[in-house]
Amino acid sequence: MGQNIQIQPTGNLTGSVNIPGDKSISHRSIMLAGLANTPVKVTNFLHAADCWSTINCMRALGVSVDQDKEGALTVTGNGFYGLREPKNILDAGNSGTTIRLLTGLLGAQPFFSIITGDASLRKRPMARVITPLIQMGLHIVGREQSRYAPLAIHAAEQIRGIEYDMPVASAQVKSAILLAALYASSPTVLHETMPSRDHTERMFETFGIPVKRVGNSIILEPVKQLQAPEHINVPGDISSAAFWLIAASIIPNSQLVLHNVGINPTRTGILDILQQMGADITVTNERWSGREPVADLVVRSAKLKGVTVEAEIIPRLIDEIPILAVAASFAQGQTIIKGAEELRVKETDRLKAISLELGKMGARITETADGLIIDGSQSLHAALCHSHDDHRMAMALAIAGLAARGVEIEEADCVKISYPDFFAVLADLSSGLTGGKQ
Ligand SMILES: O=C(O)C1=C[C@@H](OP(=O)(O)O)[C@@H](O)[C@H](O)C1
Ligand SMILES: C=C(OP(=O)(O)O)C(=O)O
Repeated sequence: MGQNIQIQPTGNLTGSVNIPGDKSISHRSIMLAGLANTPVKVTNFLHAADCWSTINCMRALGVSVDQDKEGALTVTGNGFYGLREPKNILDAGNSGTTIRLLTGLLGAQPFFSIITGDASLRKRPMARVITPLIQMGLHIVGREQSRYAPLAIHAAEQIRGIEYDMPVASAQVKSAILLAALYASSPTVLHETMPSRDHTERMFETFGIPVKRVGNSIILEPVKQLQAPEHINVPGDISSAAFWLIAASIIPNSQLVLHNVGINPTRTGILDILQQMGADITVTNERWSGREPVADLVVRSAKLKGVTVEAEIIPRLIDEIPILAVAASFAQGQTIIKGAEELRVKETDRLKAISLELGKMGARITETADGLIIDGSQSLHAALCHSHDDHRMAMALAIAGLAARGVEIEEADCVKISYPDFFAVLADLSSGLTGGKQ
């Protein structure tokens, strides 16, 4: 049984927050560094349960990962062909990114492996990765006609590059194919309908792997080795920053400085939508962390107004919709979110969970097949809500309660999946202290 958390309403939020490392980039840093033959130091790594699932899987494949007192990691692999057959079933825990990306990587190895995850992960669709990987010659089978994990993977005789039209905008599917494609005998060409986050492509370039991008297409030639960097510094996660962007926007007289936020354009849909809603956000001190752009964000409270969020922008803010629904509940007028059916296959059915749980606080939210219609400007009341064991739901509900009349959240410890310090930072900020120790 998880833990309940009580959130009290708060006055204004002021101070600054060091945003913890990006989850997507943290996963990829361990996977790529684990294929190198020189050690790679990874700083500002996200020490959260999902990223530790990736570390544990990579360790089981023979990669050594050491942590120093400051939390910096040193990853020492055995080279591009150096992964070893795991002696037991690999456990991806709650992490879709871990299981999907590793399925591509494992399928390209000359050994047998099985990968699975927790009850939520075992309900999430896996055919989307298995279908293109099988076309490449990989041998992967799963439960219920290869729709779900556990997945069993054995050595391929030959790995062919493919030309593939991506049916869903998914960085996880794209990345699984690209990881397998590194080991193929011919180039791979992927066509995306809408660009998904490109951290894999940028991380490949950091490891000396050329990636050609033409419009929404990606062309990758197979390689034989990597040229590993000595050091990767992971930028802060804009998906974690989003909770503070919205908290400070909707709680009057607030001002927060969010330090070290990744502003990769494939991730900044939330900034674009908040700006359309009338938010007061300034992007300052723009710089680079390796191949990823970062900045500090200054957010002040503002009167938000409802907007229509079209399908085209969804991949750029896919994980921010639960907290965006909170912003919309406090905004003037109606917000319509379209083309977000992917939310139904995340840690929980997020469209259903948002309308049900924010509804318990008095929000007027209608679930549609592919989105939400949110009538803003209601005064939300206190309620007992459930996280549905979904980290982003727990954090969104906490911000709703903070801005309204309080909330009690059941099974709130799932924030450990992506932001273990979330409640500590929230407590610091609401008592006037600066948050963000990681
Ligand atoms: O590649 C990644 O790191 C991720 C891609 C997205 O999932 P999909 O690829 O399923 O859209 C996102 O929701 C997830 O949190 C992380
Ligand atoms: C969907 C998420 O992650 P994953 O797919 O890696 O479980 C998320 O972090 O919101």
